[in-house]
Amino acid sequence: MAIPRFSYDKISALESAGLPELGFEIMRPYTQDVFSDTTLETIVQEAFNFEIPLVQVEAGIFSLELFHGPTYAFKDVGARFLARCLGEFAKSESRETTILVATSGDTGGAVANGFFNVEGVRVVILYPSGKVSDLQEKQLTTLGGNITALEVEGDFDDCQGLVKQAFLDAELSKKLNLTSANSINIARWMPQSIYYASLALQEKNAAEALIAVPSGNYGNVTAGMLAKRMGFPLGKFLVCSNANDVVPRYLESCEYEVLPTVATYANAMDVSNPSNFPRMLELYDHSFDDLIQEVSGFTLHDEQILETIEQCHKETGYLLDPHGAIGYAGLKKKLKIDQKGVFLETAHPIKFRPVMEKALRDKMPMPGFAKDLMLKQKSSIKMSNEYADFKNLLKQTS
Ligand SMILES: Cc1ncc(COP(=O)(O)O)c(C=O)c1O
Ligand SMILES: N[C@@H](CCOP(=O)(O)O)C(=O)O
Repeated sequence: MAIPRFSYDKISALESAGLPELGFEIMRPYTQDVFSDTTLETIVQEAFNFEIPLVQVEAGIFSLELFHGPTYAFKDVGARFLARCLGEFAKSESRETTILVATSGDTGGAVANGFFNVEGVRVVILYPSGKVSDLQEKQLTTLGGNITALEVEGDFDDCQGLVKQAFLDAELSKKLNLTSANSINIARWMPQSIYYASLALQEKNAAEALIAVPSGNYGNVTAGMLAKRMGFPLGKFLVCSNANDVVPRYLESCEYEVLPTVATYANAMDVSNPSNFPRMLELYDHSFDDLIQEVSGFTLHDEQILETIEQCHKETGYLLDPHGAIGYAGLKKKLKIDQKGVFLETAHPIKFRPVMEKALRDKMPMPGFAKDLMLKQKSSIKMSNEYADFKNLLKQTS
């Protein structure tokens, strides 16, 4: 289907819409063949029941705070929408659905939370052992019930590779009713365009602003590109990466060279071959020239992540998480005089407490929710990064 385009009048009429109403209008063109308006209304009311405020950090720089959902990261938006869609489908399915999801930190927690106890759905989360934060790990591994966590000897790209291979495996697909909760599933990815629409409505000059998006698997920024294609007035995108900077390098050179994944302080962005790179090219009709008119790149390494967190906190009082810090630093470097900038603050800093304490050279108090979570018992199954092991485990546990 073609991307629906909202008129200026339609967008103006949404000016005072809350997140659920905005979600309804944006998702309706894509879902109207499968859900009645009443069903979609219930889904968006339940899914988008938290705020996404735009907060001023300093003169000309704003933070779109995406961490006010139940798992304290932006992944709640898509995961909660998808969970309710699949919950609807499961009502008329005779077979159990198995969701496979690879995570570098935040998708897994959001999906576990969104799908916990959803009837007819089993979730299998693959995460790289030792490469997610303690709090992220607890979010993935402590629910039990219909959620299973596989702790993989490898990196996120290994996890994502295993999941993709399973989808191509005819025997497994026949045996298990497989689906994905990563951004390759458009019902997980598309709702992420809602907060970009919300940004366009909250900030009058969003069309001229530079929008800095901390990026790893590139679902986030491509959802922004989708919102822009739907007609929402949004400025140019700055894709902000840690040392795993395959896309910023591509934007400089037109060469896509995948290098081994490097572990960084912004661990959720430790992705060396992002799933959404082809989607990004497709959204610009595979024209490199068109792409670089609208999108530029920025890379920040670990030491500068720490410096940015410390400096921003000292100068403005605002606490950046290690991912948001890369977006903020990108704006500081790339904003033109008098240009506004918005960075996406993609997770709550407490999810990365050891990094924050290193940066701030001080203890960070733990909010109650984090204390409670850290007391819970982890339960995971250790696994190699070999496909045969993964397949066996899936068959055994189904
Ligand atoms: C906190 C945080 N920031 C940024 C990203 C990168 O987002 P994306 O993978 O959509 O590019 C992630 C990964 O989901 C994340 O968890
Ligand atoms: N950074 C992500 C990686 C998976 O991205 P997705 O958008 O494809 O789910 C994470 O936190 O797991």
